[in-house]
Amino acid sequence: MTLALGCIADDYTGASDLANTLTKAGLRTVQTIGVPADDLALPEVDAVVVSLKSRSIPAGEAVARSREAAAWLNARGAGHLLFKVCSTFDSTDAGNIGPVTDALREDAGEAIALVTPAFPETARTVYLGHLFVGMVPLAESPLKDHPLNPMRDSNLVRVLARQSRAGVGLIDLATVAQGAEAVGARLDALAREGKGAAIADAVLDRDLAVLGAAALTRKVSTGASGLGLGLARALVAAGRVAPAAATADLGPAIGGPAACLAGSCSQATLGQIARAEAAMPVRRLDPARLLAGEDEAGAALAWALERIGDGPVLIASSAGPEDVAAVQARYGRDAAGHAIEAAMARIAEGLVAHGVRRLVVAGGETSGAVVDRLGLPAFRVGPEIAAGVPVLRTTDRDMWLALKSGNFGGPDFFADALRLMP
Ligand SMILES: Nc1ncnc2c1ncn2[C@@H]1O[C@H](COP(=O)(O)OP(=O)(O)OP(=O)(O)O)[C@@H](O)[C@H]1O
Ligand SMILES: O=C(O)[C@@H](O)C(=O)CO
Repeated sequence: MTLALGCIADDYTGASDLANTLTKAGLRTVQTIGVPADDLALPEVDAVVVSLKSRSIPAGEAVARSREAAAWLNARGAGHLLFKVCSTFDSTDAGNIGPVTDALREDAGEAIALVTPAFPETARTVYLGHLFVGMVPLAESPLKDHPLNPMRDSNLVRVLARQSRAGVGLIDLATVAQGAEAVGARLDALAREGKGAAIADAVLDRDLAVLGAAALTRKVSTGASGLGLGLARALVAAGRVAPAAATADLGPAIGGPAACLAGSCSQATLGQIARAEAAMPVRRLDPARLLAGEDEAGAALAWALERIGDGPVLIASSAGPEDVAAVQARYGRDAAGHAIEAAMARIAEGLVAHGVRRLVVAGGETSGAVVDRLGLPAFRVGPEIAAGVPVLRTTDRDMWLALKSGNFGGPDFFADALRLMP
């Protein structure tokens, strides 16, 4: 297999978002969980998205895992490496977007990497280096209250500079409007100034096509699905990939019981859980009881098992910013997050042991914990449920999954997802 594009995603929902975008753009794509074992049978594809759970781990570990993924992708001839980060640039001053970008760029022998989280389809745009989420700057969006990495600075040149070894420059929209050559020239100029990364503005899909073409002339870039779209279009335009049908036949219906798990505390997910109450039984996990050592996971699993014979159920730990802050103040941010993720993983394991083969998970870290516990090696990409969220089918067994990024999906996401998982 010779890959046109190798991708390393810093979380599992982000990986399925990117795999969805690449598939829609005509690249035959598979999403793997972690760096694949050498004996993992993969279909013939144009792109592999290696999913890591490296967004919120210490920078040194994120660098090491990303390098391992890069080595695997390079060994399969990847023409370009895309480091997929969140479209809301989720990270802290300790990393990991800067350290991983620096490491992949240096390993590839490149002086500078183009970086943009713009993804206009989901209303993430970058102008003069400032990231907008919908109509508001990042720091005024709900991301300011993210449980693990509150985003309180909208200026990504500053944000990335605080976590990078080399300096960070800007490729402004006026330059992007002049086309890929102008962007390339700006990258060269910034590299001569000693910058190691450049945040690129993008407001419309046509800007992404320009950035994709410019990025493809180098070996490494960093961005969200929007840059993935630009790279995919550039690969097709250059004749390096013959576009495939956007939807492949993923096999027969699976049926049986279905369940949804939500650990994301994003505003979108909170709304979707509220809407799901009308469509299915919903059980709220009590983080305080769980963190106090009570068997909340066991109780929630027993609750679910009593009901899944009658239709789908939803178990959610998700809570609003004030409740999250209270739990974190008492138990610590990471300890609370990990304990809740572990509870979700345990519930998922119990559900699957009792026959659930259709599973929807909301939240990147939560999805990572669940998928790891289930030991799923790779997914093929099915139809799109909502922008950035495809249906996935495991390659090694009959199971449907949807891994939803916290902020993605329409109000009825959970019901929408289950409808596409026959
Ligand atoms: N009630 C709660 N109180 C405190 N922390 C919580 C609570 N519920 C969930 N969490 C934790 O918050 C974190 C949510 O992160 P997760 O990545 O799953 O969602 P997200 O960030 O909204 O999604 P994405 O990364 O896809 O945007 C997890 O670590 C989860 O365990
Ligand atoms: O880019 C995004 O917003 C998503 O794919 C994601 O990574 C959320 O975790």
